Amino acid sequence: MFTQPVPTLARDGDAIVVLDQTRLPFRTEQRRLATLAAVATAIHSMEVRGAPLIGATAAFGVAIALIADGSDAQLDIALQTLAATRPTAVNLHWALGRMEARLRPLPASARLDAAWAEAETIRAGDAETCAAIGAHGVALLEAVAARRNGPVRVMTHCNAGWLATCGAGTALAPVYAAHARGIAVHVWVSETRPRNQGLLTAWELREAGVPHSVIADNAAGILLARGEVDLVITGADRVAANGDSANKVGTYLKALAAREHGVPFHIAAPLSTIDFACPDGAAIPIEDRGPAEVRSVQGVAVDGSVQNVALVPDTTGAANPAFDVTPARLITSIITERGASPPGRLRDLFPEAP
Ligand SMILES: CSC[C@@H](O)[C@@H](O)C(=O)COP(=O)(O)O
Repeated sequence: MFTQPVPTLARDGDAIVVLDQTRLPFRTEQRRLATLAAVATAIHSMEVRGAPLIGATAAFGVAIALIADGSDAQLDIALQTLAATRPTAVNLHWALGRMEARLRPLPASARLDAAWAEAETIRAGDAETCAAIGAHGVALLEAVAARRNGPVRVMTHCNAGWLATCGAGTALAPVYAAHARGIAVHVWVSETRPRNQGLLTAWELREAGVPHSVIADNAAGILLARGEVDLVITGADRVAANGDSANKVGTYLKALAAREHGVPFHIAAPLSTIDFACPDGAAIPIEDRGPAEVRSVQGVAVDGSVQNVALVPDTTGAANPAFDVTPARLITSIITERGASPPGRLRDLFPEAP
């Protein structure tokens, strides 16, 4: 099983310790979160980010909230507060739904212990899920390695690596599995403006010794056109019943260019990201994070401090849809913990899912 170099989420007594991802890749700083408000703020501000990690962290947030008391009113406050933090990643609602189903039938006095236990089950389960996605997805890279000399050239977008989960990641799990098997891999990492989560991916890959190149988001098309990409793998934040998949904004453009140039485009996502109640991509809520993130960029100044630098005056108009939807017709397969499936056949893999 993949061991995270720094745990993204761990219990620490009556609190949790998380990696502050707003400081990465410049600083590796952990934060201790001991109140419901602190957990909710960490998710909303993206100190904790990535769909599976958001879900597991929210589950622990419910437990922390119940330290005060295990009443119905307190449980309702916890569920409502956490559900309001981010709209697109359905893992958040999946995890909160699991917590409510486990806790609501219990007497108030029994809820706290059960909440810690259920949150830990969700955290550990996510690590196992990532491992299974890696084990299934690595076959795609092995197939490429068998037919060409040189490294398998994977393109990804945003960060769907270990930082986004409690395990090896989703889109990067097959990459790590291939690397562990001695398959040469090179990853094209798009920077993913405005929040630059691609730089988190580059940081992860560098730490793991996986060769990679950061590219400007706009460079993906020329690399696909030149035949320099064997396959694209991204994560997802919500997959609709028909296979339409919401992921970080910019994913859709890669899928379009991949289709134009005959390059397979795969989504790696666990059941906790699949929303069978959502018929298609048009029903997926898309987070709008406001203009400030587009008007600035974060980096390290010459004095070594991490700083936000304005790119335009704060009166310049800007728009910031944080996700887009890739239609199922552009997706070659969705790699899940139960194997890879054409996007329209997901139900066959999870017949029991609600
Ligand atoms: C494994 S999470 C899905 C990712 O591919 C990606 O969209 C993502 O990291 C989520 O975005 P974020 O806004 O950083 O929480």
